Amino acid sequence: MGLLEVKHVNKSFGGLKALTDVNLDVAQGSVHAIIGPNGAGKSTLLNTLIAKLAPDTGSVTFDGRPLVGMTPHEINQVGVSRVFQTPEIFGELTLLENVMIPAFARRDGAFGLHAWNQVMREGAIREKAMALLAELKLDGKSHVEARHLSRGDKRRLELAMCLVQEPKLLLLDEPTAGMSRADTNRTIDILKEIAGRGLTMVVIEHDMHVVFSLADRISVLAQGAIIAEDLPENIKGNPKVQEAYLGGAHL
Ligand SMILES: Nc1ncnc2c1ncn2[C@@H]1O[C@H](COP(=O)(O)OP(=O)(O)OP(=O)(O)O)[C@@H](O)[C@H]1O
Repeated sequence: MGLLEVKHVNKSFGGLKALTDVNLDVAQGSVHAIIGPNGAGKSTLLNTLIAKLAPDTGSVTFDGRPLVGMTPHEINQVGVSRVFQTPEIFGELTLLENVMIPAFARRDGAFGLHAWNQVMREGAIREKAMALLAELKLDGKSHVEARHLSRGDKRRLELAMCLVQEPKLLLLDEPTAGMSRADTNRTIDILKEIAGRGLTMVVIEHDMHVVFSLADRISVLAQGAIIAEDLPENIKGNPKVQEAYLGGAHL
């Protein structure tokens, strides 16, 4: 049984069928990429995984628990973290503070601003946050306000904010979107290292260099349906995928 299982999910917006009988089985410890052309339904599928959207029919199960009906906060508490396309960080706070907040929220179940002074006195959480910043090569900037970071650094900060919660599943929505090639390659290396330690990941990504560098398995969505699910080397040569995804061009 997969850590994350999507079974027969359907979702329509008015007359438009955005997802048709979607199935996904994400094995523990794997990196599973979801690819597909614009409008294929990738974001819709991701949103059903984090309960931002309720499927019309079908089920989403994580670690044996149904996710449909949970609040996004509850989903986070059971071990699912996600990195957004647009980094959601606190620009006026330092990097260290940004990483300490989710660590505190994870441990105590919630975070209120009244608890701020308490957060900063938490030695263990501070150490953990610093260790993660070091891992993401951001420790030299731990006392810089997050708004001053480059786009690539902001995305890595957000990754640190997810990882500090020690999730069982990390959802990455175009983790390298808008990055330079050098930044993209640094991010790939970091994600590879994290994946190498056994963290399960679901990655939605347009950049094929990123997909083929990271993924253990790939599911291809086209017009709301999964048209292929296979090892990366088999996806590359799949004529159905080439046809749907790139209009017949080679991946
Ligand atoms: N809230 C919504 N209301 C109506 N239609 C929607 C809504 N969200 C998505 N859609 C439609 O559902 C289809 C799938 O969209 P979705 O954003 O999931 O695709 P995508 O694969 O993520 O595309 P992209 O790669 O461009 O982000 C599209 O036709 C889109 O216009």
